[in-house]
Parts: sequence; C-alpha cells; structure tokens
Amino acid sequence: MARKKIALIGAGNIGGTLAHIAAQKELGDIVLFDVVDGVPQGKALDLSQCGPVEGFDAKITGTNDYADIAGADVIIVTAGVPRKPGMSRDDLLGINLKVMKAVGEGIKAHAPDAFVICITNPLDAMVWALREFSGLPHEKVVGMAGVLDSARFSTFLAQEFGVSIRDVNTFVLGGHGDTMVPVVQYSTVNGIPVPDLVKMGLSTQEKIDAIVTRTRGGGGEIVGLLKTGSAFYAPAASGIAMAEAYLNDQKRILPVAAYVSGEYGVDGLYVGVPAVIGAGGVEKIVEIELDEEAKGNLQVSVDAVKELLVACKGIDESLA
Ligand SMILES: NC(=O)c1ccc[n+]([C@@H]2O[C@H](COP(=O)([O-])OP(=O)(O)OC[C@H]3O[C@@H](n4cnc5c(N)ncnc54)[C@H](O)[C@@H]3O)[C@@H](O)[C@H]2O)c1
Ligand SMILES: O=C(O)C[C@H](O)C(=O)O
Repeated sequence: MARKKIALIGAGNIGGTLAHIAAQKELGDIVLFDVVDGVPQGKALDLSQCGPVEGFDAKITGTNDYADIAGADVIIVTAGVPRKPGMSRDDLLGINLKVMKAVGEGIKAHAPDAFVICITNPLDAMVWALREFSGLPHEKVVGMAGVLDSARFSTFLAQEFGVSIRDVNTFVLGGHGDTMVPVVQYSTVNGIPVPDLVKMGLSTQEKIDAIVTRTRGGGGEIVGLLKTGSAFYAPAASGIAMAEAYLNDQKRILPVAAYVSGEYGVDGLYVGVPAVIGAGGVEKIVEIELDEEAKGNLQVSVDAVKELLVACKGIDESLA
C-alpha cells in the first residue's frame, strides 16, 4: 500500500514540530509548504536527516508551490501569525483571514479530497473561513483547539490530584478564547467525576475553580513566558492526534471545532464540541447533557465566535 501523504501549510514552529512527530510516527510522506522561500526546504532537509538517527521512513520535502500538495490525505494548516504578549487571539483576525483565503484557494485547486485540520488563530473563525474559501464538505474541515485545551486542563488536574495523566479525562468545549468552557461535570480521574473527588476531600472547589481559570488562560500564560511566539509542542501533538484518528479510522471522541447545524442549539458555525473522528472526517457530533452553568457558559462562548464571523464578513465581502 502506498504511503499516505500529509501536507503541512505553514512551516513555522508548529509546522516543523508537526512534521517531526508525523515522521517519527511514520504517518506518511510529508510536504511542508510555506510562503517564505527556503524555510520549508531547509526544515525538510534538517528533518529528513533525523531519519537515520531516529529510524523512520518518511520522505519529507519543502515547497513554496501549492501544486506539491496534490493528493494529500491530510492537510494541517498553521499558516499565519501568532500573537505577542498583550494581544488577544482575536487581534490576529484581519491578517490571518487573508492567509486563510490563499490557503483555502490552494487546497481547493490542488487537494480537495483531503481531511483538513486548521490550527491558525483565532481558531473558530479561521476554520470557518478556511472552509468557506476551500468549498470542501463541512465534515472534512475541522479545527484543533479542544484537544489542546483539554490537555492543559488534564495536566493541571493530574498535578492537583497527584495522579497519572493517563487516568485523567477532560473536555473543554466552546470557542478557543478566554470564554472557552472546561466542563468539570465530565472531567474524571479513571472514571471518578471531579465533583465526587472534591466531595471526598481530595481537592477543594476553590482549587478546581482556579484550575478552570488557568486552563482558560493557558495559551496566554505560555505567550507571556515565551515573549515571542506561542505554544507549539502541545498544539502539534494535538493536531497529530486528530490526523491519526482520521488516517486510522479510530472513531475517537475528541473535542474539536466542528461545524454545528442545530446541535447544542447552535447553527451554522464552527465551535468546540465533542465529535467522533474517523475515516469519514467528523462523523458525528456528540451532544452531552450539560448542567445549567456549562450551558450558559457555552452560549457566551458561541456568542463570542458569532461576533468574529461578523468581523470576517465585514473584512471580506465574499464571505457575507
Ligand atoms: N488552535 C490552537 O490551539 C493554536 C495553538 C497554538 C498556535 N495557534 C496558532 O497557529 C498559528 C501558527 O503558529 P506558529 O507558532 O506555528 O507560528 P509561526 O510564526 O512559527 O509559523 C507560521 C508560519 O506561517 C507562515 N505563513 C504566513 N503566511 C503564510 C501563507 N499565506 N501561506 C503559507 N504560510 C504562511 C509563516 O511564514 C510562518 O512560517 C498562529 O496563528 C497561532 O496563533 C493555534
Ligand atoms: O494562545 C495562543 O495565542 C496560541 C494558542 O491558541 C494556544 O492556546 O496556545
């Protein structure tokens, strides 16, 4: 069987890390695309030379030509600009919207059968715009944010309870902004709900509330520490988990930015929800029963995403 082909649009911090993990896992041959001449080619050469040391068989090439993504099975988009300290993700909307237009047109022309995972911020608006510009089916275009936000939530909970990260399961829903919704109700340690662990005296409500707040600001915390650029190791690992779910038809239930049409009372936009990811792309959105607080918080988050879509339509009238 021929190897799968993975195209990475954007060869910056996340793009390079995605290429490295994908090669280590031998997910397929990799094409790194970027607008900057030399960067994707240089990174591809450097990464190829990891092969003999790490023992992977993957052809890694760099390009500035969209024609080279033809036939890609999976495309992961990180093209664009990251925020700097003091900025919100939403401040990137104008500049990254233009990038999504170029990328969407490139995908439409050269790889319309791919499963596309968007990572560029502000995520929920950019994945929506990328889908519009590419014209691909909604179930084949998805955004990565919830896997990362849930990983942060899980990390902080594992530290709080002093347990293995393997036993912690969490969902963060809603938009990938400060209004995201870490769902405590469905967060568990080996099946035991976090609220029960609090009742058992293993933590306090105040500490869990602080972890929820830290999770919401998790991206900003790293931006503040790095001072230039934003998180890239965990975002890349999260993108790869989604790519693997599709390539290996794993039917994983992951929190992803999926196109909702009626689920959770929301229609016609992308927002973070639990969804089954398999060979069909986003195969099903899973509607979990939320408590009143989570429901209210999700609505606030959805409203924030709606505002961003209005802004996109104001900037690019082809989206209106
Ligand atoms: N969704 C998430 O959870 C999440 C997590 C982390 C970062 N991000 C976002 O991902 C994006 C990328 O982050 P990064 O750290 O890799 O940034 P980076 O600056 O290291 O890399 C971005 C790359 O995109 C390239 N680029 C710019 N315009 C392009 C175009 N038109 N076509 C192709 N490539 C283009 C740049 O040359 C650069 O190499 C940012 O918008 C960031 O905010 C999202
Ligand atoms: O916070 C950012 O700007 C990058 C990304 O969205 C993250 O959550 O790490």
